[in-house]
Amino acid sequence: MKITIIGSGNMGGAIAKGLSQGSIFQANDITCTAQTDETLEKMRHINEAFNLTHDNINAVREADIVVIAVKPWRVQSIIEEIRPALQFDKQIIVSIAAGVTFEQLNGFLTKTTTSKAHVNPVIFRVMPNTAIEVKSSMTFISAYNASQEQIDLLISIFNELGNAILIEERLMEAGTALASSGIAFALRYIRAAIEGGVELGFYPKQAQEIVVHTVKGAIDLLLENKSNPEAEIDKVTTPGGITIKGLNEMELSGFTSAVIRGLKASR
Ligand SMILES: NC(=O)C1=CN([C@@H]2O[C@H](COP(=O)(O)OP(=O)(O)OC[C@H]3O[C@@H](n4cnc5c(N)ncnc54)[C@H](O)[C@@H]3O)[C@@H](O)[C@H]2O)C=CC1
Ligand SMILES: O=C(O)[C@@H]1CCC=N1
Repeated sequence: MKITIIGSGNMGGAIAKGLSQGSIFQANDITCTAQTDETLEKMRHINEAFNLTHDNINAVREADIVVIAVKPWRVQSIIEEIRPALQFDKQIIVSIAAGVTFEQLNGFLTKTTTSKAHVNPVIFRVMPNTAIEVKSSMTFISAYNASQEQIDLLISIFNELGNAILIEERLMEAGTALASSGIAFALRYIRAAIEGGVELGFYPKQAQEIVVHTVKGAIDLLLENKSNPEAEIDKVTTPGGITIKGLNEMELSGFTSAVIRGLKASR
């Protein structure tokens, strides 16, 4: 099976890297395109066996799966460029562009009345986060006009790059806020805690190590115990103790509502 990734930036490059280390594709099954020589060179350093090109049209000809990984405002022009070479009866089109809907994608793909007009394209929206670089992405997948076999294939591909779940398109914006933007929110908590740790007397490097391992411990507890965060918090908060004082002070400063407001603003 062959896959072509149009746009080898942060996400496209990370997807190619992760897939080349997985079990479904060999590096030479993966074609990556980019605008600049520097980006192609970066990809060559990741794996010499990648097929690398500036030519988007030729890159999609032999592909079973075409991943569009350019910025959202470039999606339409990329689709218009590659459309003459696409074969809707054989290929799966994947867009990772945030906020670009199936309706828009289908419109861009089927705009002209060519011989393919009678075949509906199989389209997936896939929403990873930057942890895809280390194969630890929370990834959402929505399907349009796809068979169960194609859905299973996409889930297995992105499960190799972390944790993938199928959702209805109506939840895609919420999922993007919660996980794709959400990784930035989690990192901002970590940064804030490091700054607090420095104020409490640790050197920044030490503070970072402490906070990262503390957050990892919290995640391990939730994953291993399959518990609710509040149940784990209850184990920490000694009545009249110091933890509840800290939590209540954070809430007085709007911690929970700041997180919820941020998530809602990110949709
Ligand atoms: N960065 C993130 O955390 C996430 C991004 N996304 C989506 O992923 C998409 C890509 O985002 P990033 O990787 O962050 O952007 P990026 O800017 O790092 O990557 C885009 C790449 O596309 C290349 N490109 C532009 N025009 C091209 C063309 N005509 N032909 C070939 N390559 C071309 C650019 O040179 C660049 O390398 C966006 O649509 C974004 O909404 C989705 C989830 C998370
Ligand atoms: O900020 C953004 O628009 C993109 C989509 C999700 C993460 N980054």
